[in-house]
Order: sequence, then structure tokens, then C-alpha cells
Amino acid sequence: MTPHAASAPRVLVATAVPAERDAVAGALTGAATGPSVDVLAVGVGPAAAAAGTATALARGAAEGRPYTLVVSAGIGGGFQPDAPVGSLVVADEITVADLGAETPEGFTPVTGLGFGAVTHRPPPSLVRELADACGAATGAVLTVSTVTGSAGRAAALRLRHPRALAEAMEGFGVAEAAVLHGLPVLEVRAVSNPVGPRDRAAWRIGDALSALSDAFGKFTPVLRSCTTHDR
Ligand SMILES: O=C(O)c1cccc(C(=O)CC[C@H]2O[C@@H](n3cnc4c(=O)[nH]cnc43)[C@H](O)[C@@H]2O)c1
Repeated sequence: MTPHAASAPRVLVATAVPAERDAVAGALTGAATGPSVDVLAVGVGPAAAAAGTATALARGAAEGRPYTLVVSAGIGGGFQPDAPVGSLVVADEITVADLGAETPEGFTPVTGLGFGAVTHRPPPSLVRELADACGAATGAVLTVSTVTGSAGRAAALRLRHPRALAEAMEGFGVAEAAVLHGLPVLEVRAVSNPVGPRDRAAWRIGDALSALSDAFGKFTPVLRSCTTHDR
């Protein structure tokens, strides 16, 4: 599909769960002016994220009010020490980390098998502006179908993706849907836990949701001036 360059700015923010949706939406209410922003909880994992996002984008287009920008947002795991708990990451690269094949030589991404894509790149100027607005770090955010639960897996991921700052479960799915519709995509993660040995009780979900909400409160001016043709 072709980009909707002449459309009025309309932003779709896709979160995994309702708590993330509410954190984002709560920061946007009360803004007197700004872009049209819809926040949708599309489910956990890349498949649910792709399906839910693609459906919303198709509905917007069918209604004659197409979206112009898609954002994957939520909490995530942070690679230590670069992305501490409570910090924010804006992805300059959205990479699926476990889509491929195990071979005798190790993991081969689907692109190495001759299929598809494993990385989508958000518009660099928009990444910079959003990161500056909220004080986020920028780097790769990995999409995984299985939450990392060991130091060994964390180290292996970092070895394969040295620029990775965070991992989550939806970004690549959201990005695939956006690309299908010819739209730019962003990913914003608030770090709730370190990537590493599983300790679910120690996840700082409340702190991460607050950080996510604060970030979106600061995004409004950037998103307001955002058009697709100048990125
Ligand atoms: O239990 C709650 O109150 C609650 C509130 C908000 C979000 C959650 C989730 O469990 C969200 C799951 C969502 O979080 C991402 N995530 C967070 N940490 C990691 C990680 O270390 N590795 C991968 N994904 C992570 C992920 O995108 C999930 O969809 C619970």
C-alpha cells in the first residue's frame, strides 16, 4: 500500500495490555490541541500485535481517516547496565530476535533463509525528537516471543545484537503491520525489569507505567508537528 502523505496526522499507539494503554491514554487526555491519537491494547506477543494493528489500520483507511504514524509502546526488559529499570528507550531499530532457524552453525535469521525482514527502522529525526523530549536512550529494541529468563540467553542476545537496549514482545509485529500499510513506525519502552534471570516479583511495573505515561505527556508537541512526508 502507498503512504498517505496528504492525510491529516492521525497516530495509532499499540500497547500489549490495558494497563499500558491506560498509562499512555491518561497522558494524552487534557491536551487542548494535538494530533488525533488512538491508543489500543492489541494483546501480548508479535502475532497478536500484528493482527490487532493491521486490523485497526485497515479500519482507519476504510473509514476515510487513515493513520499516518504507528507507535508500539509499553513496558519492557532492559539490557544492563545501559537501560536501567525505570528508564526509557526509543527504538532506532526494531528487530525480531528469534525469527529464524537453528542450524549447526548457530541461529540463522529468516533473512538468511531468503525470507522477509528482521529489522524495521523508525524515522531517525522523529526518534531523536522523541528521545530528546523525554530523556530516553536510543538503540535497538528486540522483539522476542519468549521473555528472556537466564543470564546466558541475555548474553547470547547481546552478542548477536550489540546495540540492543531493551526487549519486548510486540514491536516487530506492530512494525510489520505499519510497513504493510506504508506507514512509519516507532517503538517506545519503559524498562520494568532487567533482561536476565527471571524474577517476576521484582518487576517494577508501576514505576515503568509512570515513566511511560510521563514520556507520552511530553510527546504531544513532537507528534503534533509530525507529518509523514518530511521524515
Ligand atoms: O501485571 C500487571 O499489572 C501488568 C501491567 C502492565 C503490563 C504487564 C505485563 O506483563 C506486560 C507484558 C508485556 O511487557 C513486555 N515485557 C516486559 N518485560 C519484558 C521482558 O523482560 N522481556 C520481554 N517482554 C517484556 C512485553 O512486551 C509484554 O507484552 C503486567
